[in-house]
Amino acid sequence: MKQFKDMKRIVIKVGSSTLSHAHGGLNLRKIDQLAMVLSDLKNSGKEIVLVTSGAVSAGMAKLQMSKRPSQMREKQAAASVGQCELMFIYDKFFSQYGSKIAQLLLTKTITENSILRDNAINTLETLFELAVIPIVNENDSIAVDEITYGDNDTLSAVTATLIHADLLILLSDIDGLYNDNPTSNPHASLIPIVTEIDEHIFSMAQGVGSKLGTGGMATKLQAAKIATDAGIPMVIANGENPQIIYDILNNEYRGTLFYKEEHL
Ligand SMILES: Nc1ncnc2c1ncn2[C@@H]1O[C@H](COP(=O)(O)OP(=O)(O)O)[C@@H](O)[C@H]1O
Ligand SMILES: N[C@@H](CCC(=O)OP(=O)(O)O)C(=O)O
Repeated sequence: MKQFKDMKRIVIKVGSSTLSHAHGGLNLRKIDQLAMVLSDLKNSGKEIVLVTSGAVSAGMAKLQMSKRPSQMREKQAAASVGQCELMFIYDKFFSQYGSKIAQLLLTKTITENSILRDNAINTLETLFELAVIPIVNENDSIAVDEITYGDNDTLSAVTATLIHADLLILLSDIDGLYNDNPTSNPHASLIPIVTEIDEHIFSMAQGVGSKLGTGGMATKLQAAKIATDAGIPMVIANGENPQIIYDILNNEYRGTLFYKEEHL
């Protein structure tokens, strides 16, 4: 495996709980810091893709919905309002740091339909050539069960495999994978490295810890499986301070690294 600092193509996924305040509303300071770090890495010659969550929670905040909508059509309406808000804020902050961004809203059809997949790949590759930072989310407003991944952890791993990324980083509201859910078990301990994602590892993962997240640790392990099966190492770390991305690239971070020994 290459040193992280020498890796060029990096996919970074940020969860809703990291991008929003606990009671909803975008965490502008964190989005500003994220835009600064990603712009700086792009300026240093790296190819960055941001996979963002937060459309539903941003939409809920803007529409003053106090709890997550139970009906699919309300959730989809919230996502379409929130996606617009999210991109507006990203564009403001990324522009401030001299970066150009692009929006890609994907659905699961890219895994099944080779024409759509090739087009998604061509768009991403062309955006890299143009030094643009692609920002990816699921197309929540039209996605129904059959065509949805349902969580951005999986979407980020699929995106990483499409473009043969060197590294996938998931920034969450937790430091990494623990041997039990730390939200309910204060004695749970962090697992720094996982080289085999087996039943034992899957049994440690439970659901979401906040009212904003989707999938919890289970979907992050699915993402780790997809990425590492494709030879891409994946890191889960805490997105509280987006500057942690620098620490990850310097191999000086607290988190969980997933990789396959055969890809060393
Ligand atoms: N074994 C585990 N180790 C760490 N976190 C876990 C585990 N099992 C469940 N979780 C929960 O997963 C949450 C992170 O997932 P999620 O809420 O979907 O966040 P995000 O919005 O970042 O995707 C943690 O806050 C924690 O409550
Ligand atoms: N596509 C959805 C996010 C789905 C999702 O996986 O959320 P999260 O667990 O916060 O990464 C949205 O933008 O609200």
